[in-house]
Amino acid sequence: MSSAPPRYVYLGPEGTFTEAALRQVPGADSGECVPVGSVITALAQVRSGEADFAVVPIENSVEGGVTATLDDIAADDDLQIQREILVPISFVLLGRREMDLAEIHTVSTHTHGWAQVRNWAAAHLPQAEFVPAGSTAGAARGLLEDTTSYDAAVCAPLVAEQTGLPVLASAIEDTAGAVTRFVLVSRPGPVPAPTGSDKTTVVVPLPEDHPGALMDILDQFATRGINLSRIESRPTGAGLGSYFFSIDFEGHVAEERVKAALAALYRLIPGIRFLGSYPRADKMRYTVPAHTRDAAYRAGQEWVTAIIGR
Ligand SMILES: O=C(O)C(=O)Cc1ccccc1
Repeated sequence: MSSAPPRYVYLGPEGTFTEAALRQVPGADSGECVPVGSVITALAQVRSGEADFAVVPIENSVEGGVTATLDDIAADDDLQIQREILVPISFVLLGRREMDLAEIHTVSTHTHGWAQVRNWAAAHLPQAEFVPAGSTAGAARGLLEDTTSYDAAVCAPLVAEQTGLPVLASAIEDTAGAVTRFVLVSRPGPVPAPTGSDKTTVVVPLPEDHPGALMDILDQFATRGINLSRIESRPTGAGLGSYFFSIDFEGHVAEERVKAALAALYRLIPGIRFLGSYPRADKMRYTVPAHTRDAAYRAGQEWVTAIIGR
């Protein structure tokens, strides 16, 4: 019996940074890879079962969290992060034709792209207005259409080769070495096995009637030797003062200190959501204090069990 290949959706069109992330996912080349117009569409197709996986940007080393992704994946329990992918980001300026920078009055790109070149643009294109686009590659491909009104686009160097559009400036990013972090998202299922270099993502609603709630949340991680790698507060949309925290930390849900921290957080804030444990893309090993390693937890449990069994 043959089953259909898995379907991957990603922010297209061809040449986006999200596509570069998808190309790094093992097995994606034998799946069906379908470009869609937005992060929201990609995640909706996974929720509805139209797609098996979505690749979406979640965090940039310069610009911070991708709020469309953070808010959408936090909205319900229907999605799970399976893996993270890191993509180095460098930008070029493509023109509709060869032209001087002084001739450019309008530039289009994704808002995250613009946020990473705005100082360069202020210095080299002070006269130019920003026209937001759904993606970097989409903005560039728009230059091939007669009906497009803007003059230039900011995108990945690869798009110049794909489209033949002229490169007017290269390496225009304000911060060299920027990296965007993407996640591969599926419907909830088995958690990938621990590798010893893992991350976990949770969403914790901020209780409104709990003074010191953030301190109590952080305490659950600190006392168990768990290092956070990202924490962001986002409005729930329910009204001013209603927030949730989106948190990434080092460790896997199968590890004792992580189980203990999550169980304690659940007791404090039952609305907590688990969004996944998955291998770190950089495979970096982290140091766990000796007293919070699995062996220490087991020794502690055995000691208490022995007392009860006397
Ligand atoms: O528009 C793209 O190419 C994307 O994949 C989104 C994005 C934009 C800018 C930096 C990283 C990701």
